Amino acid sequence: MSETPDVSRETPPPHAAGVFASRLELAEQYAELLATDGVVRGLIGPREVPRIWDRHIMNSAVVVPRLPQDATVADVGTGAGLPGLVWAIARTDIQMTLIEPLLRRTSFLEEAVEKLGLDNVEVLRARAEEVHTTYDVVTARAVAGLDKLGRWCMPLVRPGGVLLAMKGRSAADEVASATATLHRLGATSIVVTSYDNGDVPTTVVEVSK
Ligand SMILES: C[S@@+](CC[C@H](N)C(=O)[O-])C[C@H]1O[C@@H](n2cnc3c(N)ncnc32)[C@H](O)[C@@H]1O
Repeated sequence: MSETPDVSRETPPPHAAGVFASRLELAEQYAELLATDGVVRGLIGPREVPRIWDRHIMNSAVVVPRLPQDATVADVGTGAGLPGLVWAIARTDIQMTLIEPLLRRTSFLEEAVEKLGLDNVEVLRARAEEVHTTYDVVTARAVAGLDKLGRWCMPLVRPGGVLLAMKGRSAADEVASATATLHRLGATSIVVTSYDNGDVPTTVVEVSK
């Protein structure tokens, strides 16, 4: 018997075609990798399998239209590739660096990049604090509170660039307690945007530098 429960897989929601266009099939392959290898290797809980599209892929994808053309992007604490792999599948013009310290996760990511044939993705096994490159856009989803995240991520944002922190309902409280730290780290503006994308509302904290 397979270790992966063969529970009902979601099919992509209708608006996924608008996000992924001709690369929808690649996004489906990634969803399948998450539901199989990702579960077997403990990167994603089995209970997440029926909601990979809504809760993870489309939740990550809300930011795709906001990414500047040809941007260099770093996803700090990417885990199984969220949101970084979703963005790199949807946008071939961006150059994505997936930053993740755990070997088990970087091995999954390297294999996923190869299986999906993505040539715009680099996997970097490191903690954010050890990275000394700067990027146009830095993102992180479900990694740390905004205060700590700011200390890890703002040094990686180039002047004129932006940190896009993907948050849940706690965003406003986190902004209130991290504002002073973010300004000390070079923030010039902090904008909070909420997206009501069905099941899982997403709030993005956009910190410009
Ligand atoms: C809860 S997971 C979130 C994974 C993914 N972003 C998501 O939304 O599913 C947090 C990830 O942050 C990584 N992480 C923790 N501390 C980190 C650090 N200092 N620098 C980079 N990544 C870190 C962990 O290894 C883990 O993969």
